[in-house]
Amino acid sequence: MKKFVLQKEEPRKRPEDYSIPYADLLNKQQQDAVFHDKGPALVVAGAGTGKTRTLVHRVARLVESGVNPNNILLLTFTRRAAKEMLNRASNILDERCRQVQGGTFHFYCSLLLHRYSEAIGYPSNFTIIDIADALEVIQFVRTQLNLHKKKKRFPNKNTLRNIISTCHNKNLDLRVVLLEEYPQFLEQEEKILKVVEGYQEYKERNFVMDFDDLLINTRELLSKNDDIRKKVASKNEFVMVDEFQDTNKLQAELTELFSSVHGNVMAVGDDAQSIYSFRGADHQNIMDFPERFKGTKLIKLEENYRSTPEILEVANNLLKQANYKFDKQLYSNIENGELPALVQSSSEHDQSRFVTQAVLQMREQGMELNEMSVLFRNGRDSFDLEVELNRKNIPFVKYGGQKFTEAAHIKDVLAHVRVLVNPMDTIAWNRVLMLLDGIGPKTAQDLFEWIRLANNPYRLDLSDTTSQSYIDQLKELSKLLVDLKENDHSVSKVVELVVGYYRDFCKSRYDDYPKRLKDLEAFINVSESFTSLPKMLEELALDPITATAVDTEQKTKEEAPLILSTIHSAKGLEWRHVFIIQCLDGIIPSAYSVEDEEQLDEELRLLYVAATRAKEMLYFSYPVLAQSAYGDYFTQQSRFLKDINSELLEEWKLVEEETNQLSDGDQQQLPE
Ligand SMILES: Nc1ncnc2c1ncn2[C@@H]1O[C@H](COP(=O)(O)OP(=O)(O)OP(=O)(O)O)[C@@H](O)[C@H]1O
Repeated sequence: MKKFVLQKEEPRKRPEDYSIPYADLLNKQQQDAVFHDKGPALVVAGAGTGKTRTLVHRVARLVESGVNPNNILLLTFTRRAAKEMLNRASNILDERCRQVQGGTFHFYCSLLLHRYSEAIGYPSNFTIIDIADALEVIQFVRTQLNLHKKKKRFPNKNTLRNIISTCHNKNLDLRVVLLEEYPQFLEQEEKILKVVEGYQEYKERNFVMDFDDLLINTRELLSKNDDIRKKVASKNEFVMVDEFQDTNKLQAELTELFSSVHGNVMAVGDDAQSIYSFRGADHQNIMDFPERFKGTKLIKLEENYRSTPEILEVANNLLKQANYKFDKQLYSNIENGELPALVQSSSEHDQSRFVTQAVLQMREQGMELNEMSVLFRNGRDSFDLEVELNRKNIPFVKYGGQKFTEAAHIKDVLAHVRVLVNPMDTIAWNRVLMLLDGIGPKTAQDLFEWIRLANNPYRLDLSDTTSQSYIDQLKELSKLLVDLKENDHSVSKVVELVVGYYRDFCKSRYDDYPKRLKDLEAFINVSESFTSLPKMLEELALDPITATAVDTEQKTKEEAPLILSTIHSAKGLEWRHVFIIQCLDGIIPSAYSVEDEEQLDEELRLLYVAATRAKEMLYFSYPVLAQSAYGDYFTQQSRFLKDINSELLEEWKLVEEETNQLSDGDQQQLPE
């Protein structure tokens, strides 16, 4: 026999071994991260220093070096972020990058749970409930336990949900959470515990999980089933987690479980941009990373490639005010620009006129609308501006605020789909049944008891608890559900048939039904993109569509719209010009945070995140007069702006056009 000696293939290690010119595209530290090989690594980086760019190139580099894209897991804060990163990676390398597993922790956990649910006693068709549903269940449990009419102060359903969620996300006992955050309810600990247990039982009995359960049950699944953990973690040859500063303790534990076979985990984050502590996020997670993952390589990115030095100076100056100090001083080699503007207007409406006119001016000078954004602390802070933009026919989209799928009429339609997928979903059945005249909570409950035991839960017309007053309506409902269950309709056909059935309910329940019916038509269109009902429910629960994204769909085809966004939803994004409106004390920082140093710091970081979105020009604006039900009152500029070194900002004064003759050259004029 003849021997042929196969040469060992040298792994490609250096940038020049690859097809993508990494050395030209990335600085030294970014390359260190991209070419980091095995073992844990932590990339700590400031705003605009290229974290996203680094992750995108790392995905491409791993795929290029022969790693099976299916064996790479990229966890991001939103699904949109994962999709965008994988798109970019496939643009710089090739289509293989699209096969990388990418999404949020919740999304990935939901995927694993659907696959292995039986190991934790759930069927694979469990449904995911959103916050509104969770509140309904908590209220139900509270009522069942007769705790709803207590004379003594007892937490309301929102507080109860927050308490439960804090216990889970921060991994704390009920007593500790009560002691630290709700001492006024300590006396009621036993009763609160009963609600917690009742809520848990309810979810298990009805095969539903809330968002926290997705993470908790995955931890249970993987920590109690070693075979499954090994299987999952063996597949995850490389794990990357973006925005690590906004993960909670549970997510840090999950990261460890997901990467427990190969140990190749890279976390990327910026402690100065941690803005989600209200969801249990813990910026300490970054500091603890090297502790959790022994042998961590630390990589720091400090050069900012986004903003002019003037914008960065202001951002650095903001951070200096933090009680908890960050050792960050970002620098940039970008050409100098204008000083960020501090724009004072006489009223909120004048502020809206200013933003609208400044946007129009920039558009006339050739800037696309979607290269500009308006950011604000709360969804409602842009209401006045939205009216003004509509008046001037400026198309816009709004990120953050109420979600389309949270609107009552969309939830009604989705409830019908949910009972088709999971006939044990009581919350959805309640919604479906209580639409019918004459059916209240008690009858709905009785009917559900019948459904639970019935051979065919959709033949409600056969139930023995029916009364003449609603039997005809039950027959109608049965006819619809049996048809949907027995026929193999496409997803959009199912939605269309449910909407057809629901139309009359919508008309009789809501005065503004024309707008709602239009939404429902839009929803039928949206549903066309889904291949199965369970998939649609899962995707909509984990990645809700924003209301205005649907409203403005038509307009966006004509011209890419201006972006309006809450600061929380602006994370990771950038624009040439950024307007931050309503920079007022009581708004940012919010009135609720001023008593608490830690919360105040988080508000400051929020303003920092907003400011560091700007590439060329940044405007902070605030009105001096605000309106309330009791009349106009004088406002206070945000304390964070007052403390910025005044030389770093240029004050802008708005004057009306008529006063033209009196104005000096530096004043900005507002035409009517
Ligand atoms: N080495 C580089 N050379 C040129 N441009 C770069 C480089 N690194 C990053 N950039 C550019 O700088 C900008 C900011 O990068 P990126 O969005 O990746 O930063 P980030 O750290 O994720 O920001 P943030 O956390 O503030 O959202 C982008 O426009 C990016 O293309």
